[in-house]
Amino acid sequence: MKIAFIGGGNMATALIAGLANKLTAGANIHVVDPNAEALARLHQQYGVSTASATDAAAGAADVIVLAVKPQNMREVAAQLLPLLDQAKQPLIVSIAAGIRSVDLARWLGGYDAIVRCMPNTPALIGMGITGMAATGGVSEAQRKQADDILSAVGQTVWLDDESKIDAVTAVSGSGPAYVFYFMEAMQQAAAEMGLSAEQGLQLAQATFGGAAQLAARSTEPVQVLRERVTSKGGTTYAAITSMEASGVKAAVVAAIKAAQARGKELGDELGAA
Ligand SMILES: NC(=O)C1=CN([C@@H]2O[C@H](COP(=O)(O)OP(=O)(O)OC[C@H]3O[C@@H](n4cnc5c(N)ncnc54)[C@H](O)[C@@H]3O)[C@@H](O)[C@H]2O)C=CC1
Ligand SMILES: O=C(O)[C@@H]1CCC=N1
Repeated sequence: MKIAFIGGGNMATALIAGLANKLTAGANIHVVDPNAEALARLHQQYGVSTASATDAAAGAADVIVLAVKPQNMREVAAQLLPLLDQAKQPLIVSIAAGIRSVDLARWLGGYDAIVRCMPNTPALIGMGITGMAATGGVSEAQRKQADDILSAVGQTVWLDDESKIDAVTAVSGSGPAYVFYFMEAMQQAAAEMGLSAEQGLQLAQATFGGAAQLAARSTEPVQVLRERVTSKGGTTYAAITSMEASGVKAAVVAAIKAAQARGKELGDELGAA
């Protein structure tokens, strides 16, 4: 399978790292990006071919992954349209937050073999999770191609309704940032209580990793796992009571809904163009 990436930034790098030499040889991956440094790094690390602007090799790939910022998607579609191999009907995979397939299809002259995805950065180490939705023009074989690509870097979740991608974006697309934010807070508290930065980081990392694995391997709800740590009148009880008094859970729910709203807003703003 030949895969082209338009955009070779953070997320494309995470996907290429997971894919190259596993699902397909690095030589079967073509990356387009105006940033020469990013291209040189990707070529050196994974043996991918590169181009500074969208070219015929990109347009004739089996799968074309659009991995530019949402604000650049329209311009990228315009650059791609004359180079798209219409006889071959490549599958377009978009990972841009907010951008709806219907708008992308319009920018691509009515082309509708599009899978809209929302991966996350743990794809870099094969531990990503991606929400996916297909348009009507996607064949079963192409659905499988998209699933194979994203499954190479973690789990996939197919959605029956594309609009749910904004919720996936808010929960797991942006989610790694929430985890890192919480780890920063744990590290800050550790430092303020006299532990070294390294110790704080080690404690936070091992706690997140251990708790996440415990939850993944348990059949019990996470609430029960939390209650099992929380002895009445004990230390965890003091911490959770403090968090509840500060409205931490409500604030997290509101924050995730703000991310979802921003995804919708991006779709409205950029799709209107
Ligand atoms: N970073 C993340 O955690 C996630 C990002 N996304 C989505 O992935 C997309 C890319 O995000 P990042 O990789 O974080 O951004 P980034 O800024 O690291 O990468 C974007 C790349 O696109 C390149 N580019 C700009 N215009 C171009 C053009 N006309 N042709 C080819 N390349 C062009 C830039 O030089 C840059 O290297 C966004 O749409 C974002 O919503 C999706 C899931 C997670
Ligand atoms: O923050 C963003 O807009 C992108 C989408 C999900 C993660 N990063």
